[in-house]
Amino acid sequence: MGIEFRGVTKTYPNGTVAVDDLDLSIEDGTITVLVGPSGCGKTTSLRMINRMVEPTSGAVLLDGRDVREADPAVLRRGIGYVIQHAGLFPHRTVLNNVATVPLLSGWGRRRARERAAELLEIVGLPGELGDRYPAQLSGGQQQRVGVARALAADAPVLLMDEPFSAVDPVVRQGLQDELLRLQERLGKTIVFVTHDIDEAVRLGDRVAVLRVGGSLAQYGTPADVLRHPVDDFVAGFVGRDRGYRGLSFLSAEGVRIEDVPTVRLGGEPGVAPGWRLAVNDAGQPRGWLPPESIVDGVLTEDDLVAGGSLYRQGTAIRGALDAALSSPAGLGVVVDDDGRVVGAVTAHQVLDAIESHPESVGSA
Ligand SMILES: Nc1ncnc2c1ncn2[C@@H]1O[C@H](COP(=O)(O)OP(=O)(O)OP(=O)(O)O)[C@@H](O)[C@H]1O
Repeated sequence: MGIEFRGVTKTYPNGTVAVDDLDLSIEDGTITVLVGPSGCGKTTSLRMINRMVEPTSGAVLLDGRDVREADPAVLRRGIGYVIQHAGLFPHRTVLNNVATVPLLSGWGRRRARERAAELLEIVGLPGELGDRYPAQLSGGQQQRVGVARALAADAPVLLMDEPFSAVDPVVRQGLQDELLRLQERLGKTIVFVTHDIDEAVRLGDRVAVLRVGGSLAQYGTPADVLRHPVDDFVAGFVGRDRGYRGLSFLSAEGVRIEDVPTVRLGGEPGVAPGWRLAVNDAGQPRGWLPPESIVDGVLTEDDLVAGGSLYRQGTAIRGALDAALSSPAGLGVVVDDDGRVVGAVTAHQVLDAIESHPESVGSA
């Protein structure tokens, strides 16, 4: 279900222009991220979709129809909404929190609870958490419940307002992965608000950068916005390391993968002048054996130096560069989908490949 902002302006009664003449076309089945500094009108824009805020002028169309034609309560029941801190009802169990919308939509109690249990599983929460109260869950678990609740109505549209900003970076990345995985399966129209450009480029099929005063600075794919910022504001907002971020969208196809000398854990490695990669019986990397190491007996993990990050073949070139730069041997380990060693790349090889596509990386 597509969403369209047509010349939408919102002026609050105190005179603040939160959104200024916004034209934006959000495609059906995609994740569109509204990103920008604090106060640029992201939340206001989002809330005009489900009529929690009414535009001063212009119109918001949902599936081609002006949202003002719909009864607000009915409209909101058909649009999932997730906010920061999950916004759960503290005195209802997790299961009942998720079952709320189906119950409101007239489902029977039993069916609503069954659906809720299924949704907890979909967002990766163990079923036994269903009987707990929100305060008895971690921040990340609460956010997952918030997502499950928003999915409960099976609405085609999901609005998410900074849903992951209250959790630490590691949990946040897990939640982002989970959302992308869910979206592959669900194909909803998701509008996602964040002030974090990394989150925006990670999640968005399209990214809309807003500036304070509520006007649209740029709208495009993440790669577009990183590689070709339209002006100094966008360039400043996406940051000085945007060239590096842009590598997330460049394929590593052109990078030559070299053979890497390996030794097997549990084997007798002998002595060699260069770094060797230790692998287990499945051929997966376990660490590096430094040059000239003398191993007493068979090779164990205690003899090894921990390796850098791994580069999975076929993914973006940024991972290949990370792997090469973080490797103690200066060799980025390339693995296949099963985590088995395919070979190695050096940072030089990766940079050579990048230089043959300078336009893809953008000017620094
Ligand atoms: N109810 C209101 N009355 C008056 N001004 C408001 C109201 N709600 C928001 N504003 C103002 O409108 C502007 C846009 O606010 P909005 O919350 O949409 O921005 P935002 O980009 O989501 O910000 P943040 O990232 O800080 O949440 C801000 O200047 C804000 O102070």
